[in-house]
Amino acid sequence: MNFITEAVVKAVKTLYQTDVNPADINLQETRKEFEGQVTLVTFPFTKLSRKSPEQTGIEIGEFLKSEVSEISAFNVIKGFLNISLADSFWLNKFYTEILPDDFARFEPNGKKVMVEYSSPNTNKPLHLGHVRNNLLGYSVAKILEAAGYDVIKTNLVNDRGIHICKSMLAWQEFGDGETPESSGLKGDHLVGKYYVLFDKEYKKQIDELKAAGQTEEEAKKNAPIIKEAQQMLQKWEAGDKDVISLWKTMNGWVYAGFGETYKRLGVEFDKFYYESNTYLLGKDIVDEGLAKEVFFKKEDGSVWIDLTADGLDQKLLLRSDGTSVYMTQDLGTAQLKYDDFGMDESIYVVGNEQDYHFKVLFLILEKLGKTWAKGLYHLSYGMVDLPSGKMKSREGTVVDADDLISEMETTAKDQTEALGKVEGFGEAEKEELYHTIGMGALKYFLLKVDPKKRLLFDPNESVDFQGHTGPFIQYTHARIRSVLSRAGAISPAKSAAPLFAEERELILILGQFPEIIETAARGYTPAVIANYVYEVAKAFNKFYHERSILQADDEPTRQFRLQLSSASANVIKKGMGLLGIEVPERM
Ligand SMILES: NC(=[NH2+])NCCC[C@H](N)C(=O)O
Repeated sequence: MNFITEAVVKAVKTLYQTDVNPADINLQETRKEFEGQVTLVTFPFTKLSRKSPEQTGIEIGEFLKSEVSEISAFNVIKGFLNISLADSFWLNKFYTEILPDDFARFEPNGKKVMVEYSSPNTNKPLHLGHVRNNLLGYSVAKILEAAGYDVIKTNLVNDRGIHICKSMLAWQEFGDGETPESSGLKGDHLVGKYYVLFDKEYKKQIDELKAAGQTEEEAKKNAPIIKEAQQMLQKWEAGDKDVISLWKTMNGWVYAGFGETYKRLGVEFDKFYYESNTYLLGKDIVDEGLAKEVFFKKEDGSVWIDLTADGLDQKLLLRSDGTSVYMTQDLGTAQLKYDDFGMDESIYVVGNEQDYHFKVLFLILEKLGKTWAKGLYHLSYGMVDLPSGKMKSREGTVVDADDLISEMETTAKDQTEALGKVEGFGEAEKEELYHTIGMGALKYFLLKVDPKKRLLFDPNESVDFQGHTGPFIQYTHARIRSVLSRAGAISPAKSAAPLFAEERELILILGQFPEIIETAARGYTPAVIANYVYEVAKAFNKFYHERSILQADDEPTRQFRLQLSSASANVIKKGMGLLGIEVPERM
């Protein structure tokens, strides 16, 4: 609302002979209970006018009304000057900004950003925590792309280490040659099954050793099966052919399984990093840190950094036996990513149990003098739970991602059928619709809140067609499309019809979309988009219930309402797309 700011500057200059800085002029959206669309807070000007806020508001309002043709009326309530903009303003905004195809389309801003998300370990299937992670990461990537960034979506797969050796060993011992084909299990589930079997056997051996008099700690170290797993890891590191071959086979099963889950979730990646390629990288950084005297060596040869002056502690970077730790690998990977892409910003979507890790990681890189370290950001998120009793996973503890997706499809199906929707759909089309609704419900529910919040996910509530949910918004979109499909061609002619309040409100909200994208991109916050799209859906429904579209009084009005409906559908579709949510054409 630049022109209003300018006019206020002029008003203050004329009325009070004072220059004000445009940045100090506070314009807000008018509160729902008052008439008007834009509100000026007049208190700061009472010092200049030496009049009451009421009087000051009236003086400025009168000046604005006579000066600016787009301002049609004003009122002053408790020192707030509420300004009504003329229909010509709203219509002009609608036809020149909102209706054209390039609305809310940003030019490339020349900035590169990497979003790392998912980053699973290859010893078990994805779970509910990964679901939140994937949805957040994918949505943030889409939002940044929409805001003009060049985005690289990456996945850092932890494909090596003791965890996968555990699955491999258990498979060798108990597997009897079982494969995904022979078992009918998805590859990641098959490998996960052996991870669980390993753990079971390990526990058994620990108990036996404890019964024979060893302490818990001793037993954990001495259990034969864990020793075997460690030997296997050493063989892997030495490049043992058989171990590497089994490792490749089993990781291959896992990737096929993950691939299916990613597809059902609707997420994808531009670049995969594998820890088997990056786990040795950090050692260069260790040398660099020692040379720069940012790190120090202890007597036993281990390498550390002292962060006590920063309120943190001492952090190990290289063990005395020369092996590296998680932090060291992440230092090396951060450097590799930067060398590969030279991005301006790099976002790590990782759960809040790693808050400390990332604080330390970023601080170390800064201390090493990496100029790009200031562009690093940890997008941290909290746990998600399901109401107790809902969907116990087969492994007993965490909710499996594949099961959750299936559960969502079933819930969507049950609720849709109960409402008697989906008439005239073929079987395949129905299945697709249930998937779209189920995933829309899940994604919307997880993305509409602050990621830091711990969340209780309720499948039934998430599908509620009347609630603040994905399906409510999807349904609104389908409703608009159905109106439009019955309307025939929409003319491009511009209407000059007087507007109703609901129409003005809808144009106002639609017009905020570009700003909303920018805000969401700046804060890496899908919730901003989610809540905005809900406002659009509500404003459209209000308009739809108050005004007839297809039966409008005259043709220009009918055309205008169709145009407004079409623009609303486009914004909903694009906004939901930024959350990774599809919107059906009909439902
Ligand atoms: N660059 C990173 N540290 N990314 C996160 C890796 C997460 C790790 N694979 C885990 O499951 O805990």
